[in-house]
This record gives sequence, structure tokens and C-alpha cells, in this order.
Amino acid sequence: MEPLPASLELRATRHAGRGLFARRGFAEGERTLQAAPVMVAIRKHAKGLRCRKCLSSSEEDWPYQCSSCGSTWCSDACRRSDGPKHEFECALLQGLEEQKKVSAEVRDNVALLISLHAFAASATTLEVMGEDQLTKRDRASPMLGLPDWDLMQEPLRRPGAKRRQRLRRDALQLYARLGGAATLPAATLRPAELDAALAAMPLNAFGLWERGEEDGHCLVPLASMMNHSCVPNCRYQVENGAISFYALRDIEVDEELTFSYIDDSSMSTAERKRFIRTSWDFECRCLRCTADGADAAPKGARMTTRTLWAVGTVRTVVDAAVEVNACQVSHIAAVLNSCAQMQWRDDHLLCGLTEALRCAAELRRGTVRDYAVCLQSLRRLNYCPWVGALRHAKKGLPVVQAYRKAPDPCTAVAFAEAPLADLVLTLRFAAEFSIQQVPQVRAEGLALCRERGS
Ligand SMILES: C[S@@+](CC[C@H](N)C(=O)[O-])C[C@H]1O[C@@H](n2cnc3c(N)ncnc32)[C@H](O)[C@@H]1O
Repeated sequence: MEPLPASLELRATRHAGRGLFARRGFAEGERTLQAAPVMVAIRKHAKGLRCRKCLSSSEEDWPYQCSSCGSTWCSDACRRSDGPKHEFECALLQGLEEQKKVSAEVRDNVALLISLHAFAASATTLEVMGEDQLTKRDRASPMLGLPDWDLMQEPLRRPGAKRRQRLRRDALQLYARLGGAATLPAATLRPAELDAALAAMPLNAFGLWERGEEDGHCLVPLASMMNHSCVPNCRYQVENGAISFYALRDIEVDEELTFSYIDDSSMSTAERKRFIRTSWDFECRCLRCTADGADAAPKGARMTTRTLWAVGTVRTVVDAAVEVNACQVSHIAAVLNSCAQMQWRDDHLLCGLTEALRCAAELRRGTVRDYAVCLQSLRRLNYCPWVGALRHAKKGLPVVQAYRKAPDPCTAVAFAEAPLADLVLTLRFAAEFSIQQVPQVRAEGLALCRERGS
């Protein structure tokens, strides 16, 4: 594994095995981690559209193509810097390309093995992993520099795991036939270890998504150490051939870094839990999903019994309102506004209120101003899911029907038939939140205001 940056620490969590913790504070928007993949598979349809080096995607084929295996790069610089690694994979990728009767899944697995092969062959291990970072087990591992696959493997009891095991076996055979096994020292890549690396994919891979399609996926061991939360404090993006994480809000020393494994923008707690159970095979025990959150509460955030009782009462009322579809955004806005005025932040209550906001938005029970007040309060309270809340707000706005494909909720807000003052207010918040595409949204909003004569 790559060396862990000095700003992070890998240690046991109370609720989710190991996790990554901040050793220093991070400001909102700051990059918290950047880590490179050890295995990448780019699907057939995206071969020309994904740069093999930096993984950036394009609508049209990238201009630099390998005449032997067809891999593409976005620039000459990427092509050149990928050269030494590509030398190890080119012939194998070409061999794979020539195979006709191979299922997409086996092809995918062989592509992963080839990239791992090239990674192991091109990296001098200690460059990849600082000597001082090696654990005892890593030192003993013949595949020095790669993670402890045992801890990452998918359990055989998982639905479909036996079938995936067979597909891996077929992939290993094809990889050997293509010459993969013969061209590397046997001690470096033993079949059992290759199989274990592939078995780590289902529960640890990062998808390379574009245009609503998965162009491929990759395994980034260091990033795999980060746990999921439905109240994440980080988000990730593919950048310069690596996975980069950015802080969604200010992160304090000793806080665990988390990101959301799912797009939960339209799911209730029960739906989220079910989805995580079936897709990822674990019971989510994040702050938002646990009843009292005591297990997951960040250090120093334990509540007194009295506060717990008070919060519990408010949550019960909120839950009841959600149950009978009685939520009005204006009510939620009032509670959030009071919390913000008093600078009183309680994650449990905020989770409940966000949930209520989602329901109210779905029922379209709010004005743009109500949403704006909610968002402003959430922002003041430095509560992350405001992004999600904003998305829910988008749902509640009638304009969504006409503007469903809006890339950003603010766009929907900007087009809403709402009083101008509210639009301006909302746009101001959007800018303050530095939401993606805000410059575009603002321009559109301002043009709209001008059109309406203000
Ligand atoms: C990609 S790994 C994260 C690192 C992992 N904790 C470890 O020790 O290797 C994902 C696994 O971590 C655990 N996990 C992650 N987020 C969790 C959460 N919110 N609640 C419970 N378990 C979680 C689950 O066991 C899951 O299969």
C-alpha cells in the first residue's frame, strides 16, 4: 500500500473495523487524501474514452492510442509517463483483446490482473510503500507493498460469491495462458494472491462513472480503508489517475474520515440500510443510522442523559410527523433556524430534521424561502447532508418536473417560479456554499432576474 500521509492515521473504530482518522484539522474543501489504484479495468465501451494514465474521461475518443493494444491517453504527457508501466501490460492486453469467446466478467477480471501485474512489475516496492510503513505481515508477504488482501476479501457466504469465485478461476487460467504468470517472477504474483486481490474487488472497488454508466472500476487500497457514513465528511472524485477525497466541512483532529458509498439523496433510513446490506453486506452503524449513535459519536461528542432525552423527544416528534406525512418545510425551517441562532448543534437531531426535510420536500410542502432558511441553518451548523437536503429541496420544487436533468439543484431553484427576493437569497447561499457549477447557476439566475425586470 502507498504510505499513509502524516496527516492521517489508520486505527480501529468502535463500529466498523479499521478506519482513517485525521491527525490534524482539515478545512472545508481541502483535500484529505489522494491515493492511486493498484488495479484498474476499463470496460470495452469506454476504452477510447478513458485515459489509461490519468483516468479522465471524454465524450469522444482520446487522441493518443496504442497501435498494439488500443489503450488510449488524453495527452502526450500521459502517454509518455505511462510508458514504462504500459510496457508490462501491452502484450497481455493485446492478447486479451484477441480473445473472442470470453464473458465480460472474465475479461474484466483478466484486465484487473494485467494492471496489477504491470503495477507490481513497474513499481520498485519501496518506492510504492515507505519502509517504515510496512507492517509485519506486509514484510512477510511475497507481494511486498500490496495490502493485506485477507481483510478485504468478500466472504463466501455472500450471494453470488461462489459464482464470482468460479469466474476468478477462469480469469486466472486465461491470464496464465496469455503469459501473465510466466513473465513475472513467480514469487511476486502467486495465483492465490492474485485470486485474493480479485476477491477484494466487490466490496472495495471504486467505480469509474460517467454519463450514468460505469466505464470501469479500480482498487485503491488506501482509500478502501475509509468507512462509509450517511453523514459523510468527505466526498471523492477521480483526479490525475488517483482517487482524491475532499472535506465536505471542517474536520477536527481525531475525527474519522468518511464518505458515502451510495447516492442516498432520495432514500429513507430504512431504504439506505437495506441498500447497504444488499450491496455492501454490512449493517450501517453510522451516526445517522444508529438509534442513539453512542457507538459512532465522535470523540468528545457524547451527550448527557438529559440532552439525549430532550433530543430523543424532539426526534420522536419529528419521526411521528414523518410517519403521518405531516411535515411542513416551514416547521423544519423554524426548528433549524432556532438551532442555528443558538449555535446549538446536535447531530442526532439534525439527522432527524434532514430526514423530515426530505419527506416534506417529497410532498412539496415548502416555499423556496423555507428551503433557503433550512439550508442557511444547516450551513451555519456545519452539517454536511445539507447537500443532500438541497437535492431534496430540488425535488420539492415544481420546476423539477421540467428541469429534471438539472446538473445542480440550484439550477432548479433558479428556474423556479419563486419571488425574486427568495431566488436571490437562495443563489447567495448557493454561492456561499460553493456548490459545483455555482458560477453557471448564478449567471443563469441573474439573467432570469434581469429578464423579470429587477
Ligand atoms: C472498504 S472497507 C472499509 C475499511 C474496513 N473498516 C476495514 O477494516 O478494512 C468496508 C467495510 O468496512 C465496514 N464498514 C464501513 N462502513 C461501515 C459503517 N458505516 N457501519 C458498519 N460497518 C462499516 C464494513 O465491514 C465494510 O464491509
